[in-house]
Amino acid sequence: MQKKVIDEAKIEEAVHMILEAIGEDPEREGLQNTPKRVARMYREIFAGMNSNPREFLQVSFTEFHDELVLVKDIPLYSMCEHHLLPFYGKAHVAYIPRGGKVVGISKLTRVAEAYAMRPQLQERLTSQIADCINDSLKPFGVAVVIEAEHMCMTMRGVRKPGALTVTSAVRGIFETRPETRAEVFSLINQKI
Ligand SMILES: Nc1nc2c(ncn2[C@@H]2O[C@H](COP(=O)(O)OP(=O)(O)OP(=O)(O)O)[C@@H](O)[C@H]2O)c(=O)[nH]1
Ligand SMILES: [Zn+2]
Repeated sequence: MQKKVIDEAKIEEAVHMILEAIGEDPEREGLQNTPKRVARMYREIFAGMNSNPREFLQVSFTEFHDELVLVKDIPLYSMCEHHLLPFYGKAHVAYIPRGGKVVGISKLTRVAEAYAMRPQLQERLTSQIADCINDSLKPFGVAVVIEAEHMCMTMRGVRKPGALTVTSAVRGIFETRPETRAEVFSLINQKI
């Protein structure tokens, strides 16, 4: 995969212009380093631009567990691509391994994070995680649920703090067998 270079100098220039455009003085003491800081911050929060999440799933081990694996309540931060404001919440990632192809559970959270650290839509983020696991591991099924609050609906626009958007993407047996889907959704909702 070709690396996409994050051009910090360009971000600095753009932030300087935004500060001017809102009527601020970018040279005043408190703002002098702001363009640099924002550029560094964007490099950090958009680190997913430079990752290939499929690579995290290359390392699998053979463990004959062909039943549900669910990692739930994974904290997730992303940036809404419409407003470049954060949306954040929890992801729940489940799969049923096939043929003993099992991955380290941390890899599932790495996949979710890599897709989250890009300008995103919650629906696309949810499907990308599901498709990545489905294509790489060819499991019996994958289910991904994300619940998130969007700052663009909280601090501006409709101003509805607390509104949670829930998205799901199911593949394989979770799509074809309602009982299996119901089981995973109930485990996700269950407070342990
Ligand atoms: N489906 C979806 N919509 C999103 C997501 N993040 C933000 N949005 C919505 O994207 C829409 C953009 O709508 P526009 O009318 O172009 O922008 P806007 O005038 O700023 O919209 P308002 O937020 O309603 O003020 C808004 O309804 C947002 O709530 C997301 O992850 N998925
Ligand atoms: Zn938004």
